[in-house]
Amino acid sequence: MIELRGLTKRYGDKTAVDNLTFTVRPGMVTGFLGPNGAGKSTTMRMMLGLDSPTSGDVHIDGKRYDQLRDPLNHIGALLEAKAVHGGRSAYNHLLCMAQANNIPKKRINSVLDLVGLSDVAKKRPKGFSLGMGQRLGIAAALLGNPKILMFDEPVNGLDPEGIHWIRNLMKHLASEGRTVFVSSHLMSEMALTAEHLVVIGRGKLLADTSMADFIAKNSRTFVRVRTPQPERMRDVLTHHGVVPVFEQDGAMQVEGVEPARIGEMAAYYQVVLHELSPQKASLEEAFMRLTAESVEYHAQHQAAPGQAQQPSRGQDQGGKPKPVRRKR
Ligand SMILES: Nc1ncnc2c1ncn2[C@@H]1O[C@H](COP(=O)(O)OP(=O)(O)OP(=O)(O)O)[C@@H](O)[C@H]1O
Repeated sequence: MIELRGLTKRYGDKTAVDNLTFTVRPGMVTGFLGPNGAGKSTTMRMMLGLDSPTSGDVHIDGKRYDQLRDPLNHIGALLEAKAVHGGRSAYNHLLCMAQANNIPKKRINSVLDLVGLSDVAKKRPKGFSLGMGQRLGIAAALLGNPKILMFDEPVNGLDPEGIHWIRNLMKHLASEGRTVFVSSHLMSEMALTAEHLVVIGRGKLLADTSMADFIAKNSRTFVRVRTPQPERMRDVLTHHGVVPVFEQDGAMQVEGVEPARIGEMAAYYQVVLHELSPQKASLEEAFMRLTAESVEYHAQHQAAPGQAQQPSRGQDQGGKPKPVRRKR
């Protein structure tokens, strides 16, 4: 278990991590999500005693990192795959770590096997691909057979096979009862892996929730309606107490009404429809809405994702729609 209490880190005027309090529990993958610069890496570095907090503290199974005896037996971390000595073979790299941490030598072959690097154990990591480097980093994290594992953006830059492998590994480690804490800036990635979610923005806690709850609260459904008579269709809908929201391409988003009902209304008032499709807002959009205020650098002139536009004033006069009389 990892417990953070009021964890804060300031660099001069900049507050990178702002009074974070949350607990990472065993037996599940906890996703640590935030836009670039949110403070994820700084938080993880403080968890590992690589940076000291300005205030607050973090405990690993009840102790500060510097109070742990043989810390690799308690917590293993993949921070940056590049932090490998290029001149030593993969095996020797792990051997050095094992010797420094009182880890039995036989564990080296087990972890090399587990990450699929046995065949290249005698090779130098200098020539490894990004995926192989990540695997070696994970082997190092697993070396002490720790109960707690931490991965900082582990799928960055990997091919689909490597991504799939890491996802399954994290779930497997959690199913063994370990605490698995993994950072990402991609909600879609977390939705596939994590059971619990901690979201931060500008160093502050924005959400600490189960993934199921987050999905239930944020999976907005709506119907996309496209018609060459948008003003008329809007009148029809507002007459029935439904206010559509216009998207940038002129299509409408309609919430709370079944597509079949919208189709019937359109038919009754003889409005031509070009599209009538049920939609689900993506979790990525929900995450971006949640963190929109705390993104450090925005692209200019970009509408926020999922943000639809209201029709401009004067575009439509409103009022009650008149059904079109059918000719007999
Ligand atoms: N050593 C440092 N000195 C000054 N500012 C720092 C330092 N380390 C981090 N920061 C700042 O603290 C903030 C948080 O950075 P951090 O790297 O923890 O974010 P992050 O969520 O991991 O982002 P990314 O996904 O881009 O790695 C950023 O604004 C960063 O510029």
